[in-house]
Amino acid sequence: MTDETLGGMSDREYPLVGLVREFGASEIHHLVAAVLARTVSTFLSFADVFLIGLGIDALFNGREFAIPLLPSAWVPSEPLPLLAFITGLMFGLNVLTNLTLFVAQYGFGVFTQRILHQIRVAKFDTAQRLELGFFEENRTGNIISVLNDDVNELDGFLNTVLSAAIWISMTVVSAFVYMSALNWQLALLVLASAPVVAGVNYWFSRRLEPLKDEVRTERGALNARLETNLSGIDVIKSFTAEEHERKRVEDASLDYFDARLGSRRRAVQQSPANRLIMGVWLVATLSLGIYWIVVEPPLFFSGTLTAGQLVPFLFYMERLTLPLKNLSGVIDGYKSAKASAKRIDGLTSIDGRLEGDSGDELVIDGGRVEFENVEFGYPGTEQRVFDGISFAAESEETIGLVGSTGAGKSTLVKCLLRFHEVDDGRITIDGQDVRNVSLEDLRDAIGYVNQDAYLFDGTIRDNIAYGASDASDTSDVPDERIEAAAKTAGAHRFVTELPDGYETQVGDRGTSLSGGQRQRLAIARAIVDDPPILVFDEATSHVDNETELVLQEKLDELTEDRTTFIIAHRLSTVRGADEILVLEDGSIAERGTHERLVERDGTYATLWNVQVGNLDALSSLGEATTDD
Ligand SMILES: Nc1ncnc2c1ncn2[C@@H]1O[C@H](COP(=O)(O)OP(=O)(O)OP(=O)(O)O)[C@@H](O)[C@H]1O
Repeated sequence: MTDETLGGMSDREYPLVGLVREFGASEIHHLVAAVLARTVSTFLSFADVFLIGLGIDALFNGREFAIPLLPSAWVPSEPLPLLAFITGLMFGLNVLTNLTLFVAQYGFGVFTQRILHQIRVAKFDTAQRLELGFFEENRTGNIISVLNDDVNELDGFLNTVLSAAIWISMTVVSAFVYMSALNWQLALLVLASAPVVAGVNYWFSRRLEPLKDEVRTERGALNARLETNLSGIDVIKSFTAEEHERKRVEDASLDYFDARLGSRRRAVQQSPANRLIMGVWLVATLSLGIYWIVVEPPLFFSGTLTAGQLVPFLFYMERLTLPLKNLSGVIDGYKSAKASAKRIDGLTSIDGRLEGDSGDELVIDGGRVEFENVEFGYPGTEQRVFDGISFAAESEETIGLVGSTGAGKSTLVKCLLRFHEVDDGRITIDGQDVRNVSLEDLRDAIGYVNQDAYLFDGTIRDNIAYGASDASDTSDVPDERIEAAAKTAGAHRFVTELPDGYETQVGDRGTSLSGGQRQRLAIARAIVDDPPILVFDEATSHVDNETELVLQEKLDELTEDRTTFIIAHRLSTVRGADEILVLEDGSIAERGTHERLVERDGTYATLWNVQVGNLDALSSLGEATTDD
């Protein structure tokens, strides 16, 4: 899967309806109230012209002022009291119309914000439960775009477009009800325009949908480009690549611009087309109506038509053009929201990519880890990282993993953590296949420090306490526990030397700290939970030799009674390991203790000699690692 196809993967036929049904079920009473209020408000807003028409005929043509449900005894017969009565009626209607409008808009607002809040949180939760591979294949900016832009697009739809859609439908229905009450024959004539209007709008809507999908995809790609660039701003500056990056952002922005303009061009054609149709119908009705009043009923029409009927009738027709003008906006908004809903829904419709949370309890009995004939290749790649790798880390043993760049060291521990599922073979902890145990148990049992030593924005204390799986809130973790972990990780001293100590804010991703300081905090975070298995992936690569020596002593103590995997390029880090595995081309090329491997005089011995300064060894290493 590529960035561009992150969205649009929903397997639901109606993703927008699906989302609203899934998340709006508990809020449906707000929607029902809002729809009802909007319906009443729109219907009432049409009554004023009807009253004016009745008033004209009553005052000037001597016809009876009669309204359904209104007792005739209430209606004054004298002109001036009748005028005052009509004015009072219209004022009352106006108040009621605006009151119901307020209820409708407030109801839509509550419904929308509640449903969006639920979608945002639920989809973020879903996204973070997707397997790691998904994040490796999709740019973060694109995923953020789905969780932010696309959710906000729904905001616009639910808040305004949905309300406008109801207003449009009700305007059309109300206009026809009032028009039929005035003259049903003319109303039928107006109704005859419906298939033409529907046909034209269907044509536009079909052409708009793919354009909207494209807009959403391009917006995601643009966001991803912006996010990636700002994350790597130091690299951009160091390579003075600002001009190159400006061009790349410009290209992404141009793609978005083209997509947006293409969809806008189509959308803005729709409104004039609708108005043109209604304009023709209005002129035709006006001509026929005047002929009817002045001469006789034209064509197949019969009966009488008064000016007091024709004027409000034409007024309603004119009002019909207003929703038709807005129809294009509603269809435009609906298509945008549908494109967004597809992308939001697509996050959960990624077959087999959601990490399952079921599984047996993991029972630790010593923490023996065994890889049995493990085969693995990254999805979508030809290359096999492991072709049947087997070894065991006996309980409380320390295993060193070394090998050239790209040999598969990190992948091996990621398979143990089940960031990736193995293709064949199995990995067990104390005899239990990691695929059969609960993910939470598995990951709680393993203290993992990766190469990035990523820290969250917050205090040092919070970052260390983050590793305490038994605490629901970082503030619940006792200070002593945090300090003990920091001491073991060699972090306590530098932390206490900071003006705010453990309360120091580390900045976004820990930017206010050095690489070595970040690594020590990441180690403290991994061990605060006292896990039975430890995995250090280049966890001390940024610490200086002296600090590493100090750290090593503490870590030796720490790793003494737990199974530990240490990945390191600096071989002194794994020197004391019970067994060192040298990975090469997806298999274990050499294994043994440091002393035995040096004695063996193979790849490990060469690497070791190079690191202790024997540059002659470089030539044989070069033969082994230079690309053909
Ligand atoms: N997400 C991924 N998708 C596809 N291939 C990947 C992915 N991650 C790693 N690889 C490939 O898998 C192989 C093993 O990578 P891995 O990161 O495990 O190596 P490593 O031994 O840890 O390297 P290093 O010492 O540089 O960290 C490499 O060829 C790498 O290109």
